[in-house]
Amino acid sequence: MRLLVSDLTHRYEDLTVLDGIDLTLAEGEVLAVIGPSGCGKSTLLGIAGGIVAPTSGRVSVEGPLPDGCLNPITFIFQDFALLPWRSVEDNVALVLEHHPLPTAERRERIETGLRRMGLWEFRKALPKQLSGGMRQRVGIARALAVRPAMLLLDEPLSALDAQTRELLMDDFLDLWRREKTTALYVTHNLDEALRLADRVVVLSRRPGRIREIVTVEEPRDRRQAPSAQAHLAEVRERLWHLMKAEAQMADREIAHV
Ligand SMILES: Nc1ncnc2c1ncn2[C@@H]1O[C@H](COP(=O)(O)OP(=O)(O)OP(=O)(O)O)[C@@H](O)[C@H]1O
Repeated sequence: MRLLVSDLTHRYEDLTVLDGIDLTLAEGEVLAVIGPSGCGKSTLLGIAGGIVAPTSGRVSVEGPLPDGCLNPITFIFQDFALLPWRSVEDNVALVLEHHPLPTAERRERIETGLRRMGLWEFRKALPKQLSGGMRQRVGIARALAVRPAMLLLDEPLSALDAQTRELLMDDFLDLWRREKTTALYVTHNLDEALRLADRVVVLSRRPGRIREIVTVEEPRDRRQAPSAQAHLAEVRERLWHLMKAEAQMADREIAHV
């Protein structure tokens, strides 16, 4: 599925948070969005997912849906958004509850998602019994159960420690190797953007405008190879330069109250 954003502006009362955003997300592309705190990244994601109505501009999606797609656009959140009183499998089942599916298919979707994320043997556990990494894997299994055409990820790894983040990045790589799901990935972390994204959008400080869109030329699967490091270091330097300038300016601004 493709996402087309044109001349998008968003205001919360008198606070303009996004201004003149034009963006195209190609089918199967992973686009990371970075920028200083408060520049409107989550708002952009909310607008793309249809949960925030933009003040002006156009957002549309195009293209075929995967077989068995129940919900074309699906979110994965930083805080996992699991129901604490439901078991792992019941948390995944939640997103299927309002769809009239045969029982066998419902079970198959839950099992496939849980096995994919290595959670099958933990299906009866409650979220509180799991590590942060495992909880986020439940969040991913739940997102996959609806066979989405597009994933909207809001800092999905930022609540996790560095080692767990590495493991989850491998899970995402595996996901995009197999499914090629289009994704918009908001992060503060340059390493995540460099590891996972095809292109990286750098937003300015608020109101968020597109400063630059940087392409990571190296294919995702080759980014750990020694031969990729020079290119990745160059892209990282470029992104850091852009981010630093915006973050410094944002830091010097008087807080909006
Ligand atoms: N529902 C809302 N009503 C009013 N103001 C809001 C609302 N949601 C967000 N804001 C404000 O809009 C601005 C942009 O918020 P948003 O969460 O989109 O930014 P962000 O770039 O994702 O921030 P962060 O990097 O800190 O997560 C912030 O100043 C925030 O306080």
